[in-house]
Amino acid sequence: MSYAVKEMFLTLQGEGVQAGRRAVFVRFAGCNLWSGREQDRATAQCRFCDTDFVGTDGLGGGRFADAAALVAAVAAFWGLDRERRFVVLTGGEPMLQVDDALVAALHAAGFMIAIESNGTLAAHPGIDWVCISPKAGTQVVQRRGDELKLVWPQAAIDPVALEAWDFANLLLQPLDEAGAGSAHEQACIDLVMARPRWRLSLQTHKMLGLR
Ligand SMILES: C[S@@+](CC[C@H](N)C(=O)[O-])C[C@H]1O[C@@H](n2cnc3c(N)ncnc32)[C@H](O)[C@@H]1O
Ligand SMILES: Nc1nc2[nH]cc(C(=O)O)c2c(=O)[nH]1
Ligand code: SF4
Ligand SMILES: [Mg+2]
Repeated sequence: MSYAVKEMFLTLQGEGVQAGRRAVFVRFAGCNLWSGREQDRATAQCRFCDTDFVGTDGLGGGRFADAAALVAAVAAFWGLDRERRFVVLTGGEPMLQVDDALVAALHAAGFMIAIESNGTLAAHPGIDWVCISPKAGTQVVQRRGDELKLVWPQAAIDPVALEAWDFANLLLQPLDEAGAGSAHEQACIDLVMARPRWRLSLQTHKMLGLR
């Protein structure tokens, strides 16, 4: 299968439990919860997305003919060192494209594979670090993993109900929204103080000016 990739880059994982870790990001094109067009945002299933995932025209993006070609590009971003190789598959919705061939080829190249997914599609069982970020009003089928990262606040999501899902780590990430000031950070802090199984995830790459 070929893969449509919006962009690829070497950076630090900015969010969640793995924040601060050197990582190659592969941002797959396309999402099942929004077309990515601004004129569709108000009627989309996911309306707060902070990311451009349309097309394959970003830096490091393109159409990769097969898993070998994509993994060669990932490895080139990482460099020759084979220690602690870490790739984050994101998007868009990566589970629209991630398949057996890609997981096998990344593992063969020595990468630990993390995914950032909305959970409406089952995560590939070979992925080493599964981060799911549920969206209000969607049917989340992937209810187990390493990290549940809830963007907060979101109307019509009950965080207490999510505590019953099978995740090793529960995180609240402030909704990045123009004009919110510090209200969303404060809402996350309030919830962590009330429900100590949760902890705060900040988008540190945005603070640091990293991609
Ligand atoms: C752009 S999404 C791509 C992966 C996947 N489609 C998903 O939603 O998990 C990557 C992460 O950014 C989060 N995110 C998107 N928009 C955000 C925003 N405005 N504020 C905070 N987090 C946001 C998502 O919830 C997800 O955890
Ligand atoms: N540095 C950095 N960390 C991230 N963690 C999750 C991201 C994403 O967009 O999936 C992201 C991103 O876009 N950049
Ligand atoms: S599911 Fe993820 S990529 Fe898709 S629109 Fe929502 S935040 Fe953006
Ligand atoms: Mg992002």
